[in-house]
Formats: sequence, C-alpha cells, structure tokens
Amino acid sequence: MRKPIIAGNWKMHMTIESGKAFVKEVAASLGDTEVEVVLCVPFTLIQPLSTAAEGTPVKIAAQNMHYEDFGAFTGEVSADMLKEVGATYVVIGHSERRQYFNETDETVNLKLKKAHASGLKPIVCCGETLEEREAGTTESVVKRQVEAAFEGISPELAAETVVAYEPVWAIGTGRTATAAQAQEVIAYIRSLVEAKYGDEVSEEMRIQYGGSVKPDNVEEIMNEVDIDGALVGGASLKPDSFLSLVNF
Ligand SMILES: O=C[C@H](O)COP(=O)(O)O
Repeated sequence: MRKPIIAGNWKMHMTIESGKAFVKEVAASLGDTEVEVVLCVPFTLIQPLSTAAEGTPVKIAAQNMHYEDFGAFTGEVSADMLKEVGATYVVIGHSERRQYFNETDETVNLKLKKAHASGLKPIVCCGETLEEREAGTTESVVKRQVEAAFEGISPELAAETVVAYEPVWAIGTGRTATAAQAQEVIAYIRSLVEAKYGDEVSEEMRIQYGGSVKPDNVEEIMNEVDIDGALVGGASLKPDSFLSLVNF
C-alpha cells in the first residue's frame, strides 16, 4: 500500500511570518493523518519552517538544488546545504525550471543522483507541453524524461523516488487534466518503471499528479488507481485550501 503524498509547491510566494503561521494552522488541524504532507518552500523559508514544523507531520522541501557539492556557482544551493537547514524533500526538474532556467534531462539526472547520495528525498517532475500533447507525443516525451532521470539509479533508490506528472498545459491555467487523462499517463509512467526495474519497484513507487489541483477535484484525482498524491501550486497557498487537499 503506497502512502499518499500531498505536496504544496509555494513557488516564489510567502514570507517567513506568513509561512510560520501557515505551518502552525495546518499542523494544528492535521491530527494523525495517513497522508504524507510536504511543503515545498523558497530557500529562505526552509530553516524557519523546518523549525516551526518540528514535532508535526509537516515536512519541508526545497524547490531546486545544484548537483555539485560546492564550487563557483553563484546563486546556487547544494543538497548538503538544504539538509543542513532541515529540508527532507527536494523538487527536481519542475517544468518552470526546465522552461526558465535551462534545466535539462541531464541535469535532472545529476540532481536525482546527488539528492539520493545526500539523503534528500526527491520529487522528480515530468510532463508534456500543450504542443507536444496536441502533436500526439505525450508518451514519447514522458518516456524520454523518465528514462533520462533514472539513468544509473539503483532499483532501491528508484523505489524511494517520488515522480510528479505535471502536464505543462495544466499548470496554473485552471485547465486540469481529467482524472482519466492523468491516470492514463501515470499508468504509462508506472509501466516504464516496471520495464526498467520490475514489478516490485513499480508497485512501490509513488507517482503524483500536478496541474490545477483544487479542493473540488482532488478527490476524483486521488481515486485513480495509479495516482498516489498531488503536487499543488496555487491551491496550496491558503491553509484552508491546503487542508482540504490533504483531507481529500
Ligand atoms: O508544482 C505545482 C504545479 O506547478 C501545479 O501548479 P498549479 O497547482 O498552480 O497548477
């Protein structure tokens, strides 16, 4: 049985004060949730929110990292630096990183290896653009991204990796993939994992859907057999809304 994982991706939103108040409010309402609850926050919020989340089920994630340990990489942050300030998860290869910051399949793979080596739990994103979907290349795009990401990753570490399928056309647009569309691609991703690693790993791996997930569509999405969670942007910014997602 795979444990559901609901992750809020705050992108470039929130402050230390609003973030701490958010964690306090959400943690107070969570109780003994069966869901893994993750907040992917800006770098500057990782330490204060990790402290605020201590003793609660809330886990704090970074939204990106560099694949080198240290060096002349102005503006970058390493995996060990993220661990040092309390991050437990890290998002790798979000489409906004791919689109605006030259993230490639190759750097996604290097980051995945480094995250695992450092003991950070990776959430690796993949997903096609609208043009790619309309051209009928969704599966080949996702196949390329997933195979490249997992190049050289052992079965044990693959099983511990979370994959987030996020069709780019559904991100922040209000245009959600239907639950059936999301299920179809996520089942395909699971079949790719099975082909590479076998049954056990593909059954163990958690795969999220992301793209305009909201309180009113989360249940339908989570009811799909291969969907184990959601990676949520806009609807994760308000405690009430985020709690509704966690309590799908
Ligand atoms: O990482 C989250 C995704 O980009 C989805 O964002 P959204 O829920 O605002 O569409």
